[in-house]
Amino acid sequence: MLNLIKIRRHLHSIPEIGLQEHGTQKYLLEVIYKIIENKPFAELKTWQTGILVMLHGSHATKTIGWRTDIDGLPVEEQTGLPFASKNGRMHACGHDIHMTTALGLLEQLSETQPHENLLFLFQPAEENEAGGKLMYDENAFGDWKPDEFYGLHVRPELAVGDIATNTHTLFAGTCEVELTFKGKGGHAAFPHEANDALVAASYFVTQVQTIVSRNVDPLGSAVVTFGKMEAGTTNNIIAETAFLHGTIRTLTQEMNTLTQKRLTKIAQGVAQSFDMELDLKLKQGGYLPVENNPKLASELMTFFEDEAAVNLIDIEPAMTGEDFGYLLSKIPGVMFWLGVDSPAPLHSNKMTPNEAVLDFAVENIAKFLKMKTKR
Ligand SMILES: CC(=O)N[C@@H](CCC[C@H](N)C(=O)O)C(=O)O
Repeated sequence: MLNLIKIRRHLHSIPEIGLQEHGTQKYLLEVIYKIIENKPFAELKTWQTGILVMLHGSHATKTIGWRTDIDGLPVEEQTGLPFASKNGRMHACGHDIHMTTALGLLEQLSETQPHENLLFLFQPAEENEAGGKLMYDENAFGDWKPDEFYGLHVRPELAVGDIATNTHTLFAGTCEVELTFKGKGGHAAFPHEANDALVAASYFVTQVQTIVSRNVDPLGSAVVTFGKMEAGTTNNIIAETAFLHGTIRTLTQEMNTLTQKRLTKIAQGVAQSFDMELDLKLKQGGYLPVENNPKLASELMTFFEDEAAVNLIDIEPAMTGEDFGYLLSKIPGVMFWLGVDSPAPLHSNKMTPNEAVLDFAVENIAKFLKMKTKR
């Protein structure tokens, strides 16, 4: 039997950024090869830092997919745990728990040959480069493309034992925004001879707030957040450039498109009114809204509702993003939240999931996947 806690702690200590997960891939491969050795129905292939493991079914009529993401975040860990990461990266989004759960499921589900095909996807770059979209668009699945796809995400505020999802939209679609205003630097005492990019960026940040208050249907929802602004060098020099980095989040793609259009118009308008150059990049990539398939989600919810150990919650959508949204736009499936009872939230440098979730997740999700693959 795998020692799940030992595996999780090792994965936790070696986080890597999307598409650079070489050490993570090497370790995952070591564990996976041990699980599938002497199992002629198991086959493995890699795509960049991703891994696909197929358990070929004995009487396969379809392929069920289970997806985990494997990348970490550029966060300096502050948990003080003995196995904390020391490399300036952190599994602050719980992908160490996701990967360990997938390994536990692979171990259980490969004990005997399934009836249907069962594909395990260890996907890189969920946080930055939409690895799911890259893999799909580059045909990494080949003839292993699932007919149904399932996956989970940890949720700190929910307790171990909670599984939460719904039959419609679970996560928002996101769009990353990078924007630079370029004016003319100069002496603080001679503003009329310069063109202050910091002032233009400030007007932009204020005006862009009107998208949510004046363009978005009050019964719909959108978020426009700028988490980073960089301008100028010191108090008595007028800033030549101002850089802003932000994110748009919406529950429908139509709203995302509308928000992107309005943001572009406002940025162009501010640049024109201040006589500045504008460099605007909008990157949505694979971060489409995560739309659960109603029929499959209803089946999964009924299944977990009947499991005594599971507290099934029918939950509202959240404004978090996930590139699983792209895969679910191509293949019907379901994503759900898994409660991990962490005092600190997702992306925090103190995110500390309760490891008791590993046994709970493997035991209960294995039952679901066994039902789906008809043993
Ligand atoms: C679950 C989670 O936290 N996902 C990330 C996804 C990143 C999306 C993209 N890089 C962006 O910032 O728009 C999130 O931030 O929600």
